Amino acid sequence: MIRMKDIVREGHPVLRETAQEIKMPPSQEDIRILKEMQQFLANSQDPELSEKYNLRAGVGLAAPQINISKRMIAIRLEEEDGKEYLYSLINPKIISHSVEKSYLTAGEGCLSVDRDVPGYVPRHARITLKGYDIEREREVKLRLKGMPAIVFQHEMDHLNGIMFYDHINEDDPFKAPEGAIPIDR
Ligand SMILES: CC(C)(C)[C@H](NC(=O)Nc1cc(F)cc(F)c1)C(=O)N(CC(=O)NO)CC1CCCC1
Ligand SMILES: [Zn+2]
Repeated sequence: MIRMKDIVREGHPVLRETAQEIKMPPSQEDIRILKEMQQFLANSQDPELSEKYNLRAGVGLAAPQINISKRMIAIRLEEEDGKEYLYSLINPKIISHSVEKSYLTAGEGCLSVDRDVPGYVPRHARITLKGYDIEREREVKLRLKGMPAIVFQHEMDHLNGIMFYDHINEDDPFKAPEGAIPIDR
């Protein structure tokens, strides 16, 4: 089972690497790892298990965060309207995105960052992404906006060695990008 101690923290070089594409079909080992990442998110959102193992409630995890420099991400997010986003993707790729930006008004954090970094993180407001989903055993094509779009972009950044605070405006962290859509979560 993945514990917090298995999650590498900022400063570890793997978080600044570009993760490797996985040759398809994925190996049983890669599938096992990605399932374990998804299970970590489930455990971290379970009141008992998160308490027992002291897990931060995670909604997304990228393989480099467990020191595996491969292009795999797990997402587990339930929206207020009850819509669930449960995806375990191999070689995810953003194939198009809006010009418009959006950002979380509360800012972002990261399972690999043990400190608060205040400021707005501008991201694409809408994205279309594709990837091989091991939950559905097929390639999926997702059109996302709002909080789900933010989570997927945060995880995709980890595959390219980008941390959320790389996007924060240094001169004025709380300067909203022109015409950007604020998202309150
Ligand atoms: C860093 C942490 C605070 C644990 C963050 N959790 C989170 O945002 N939980 C959450 C979000 C909701 F919208 C509603 C709710 F009930 C709980 C998270 O998992 N990540 C994932 C991560 O670090 N991946 O590498 C950071 C988020 C910041 C924006 C997107 C993902
Ligand atoms: Zn993160």
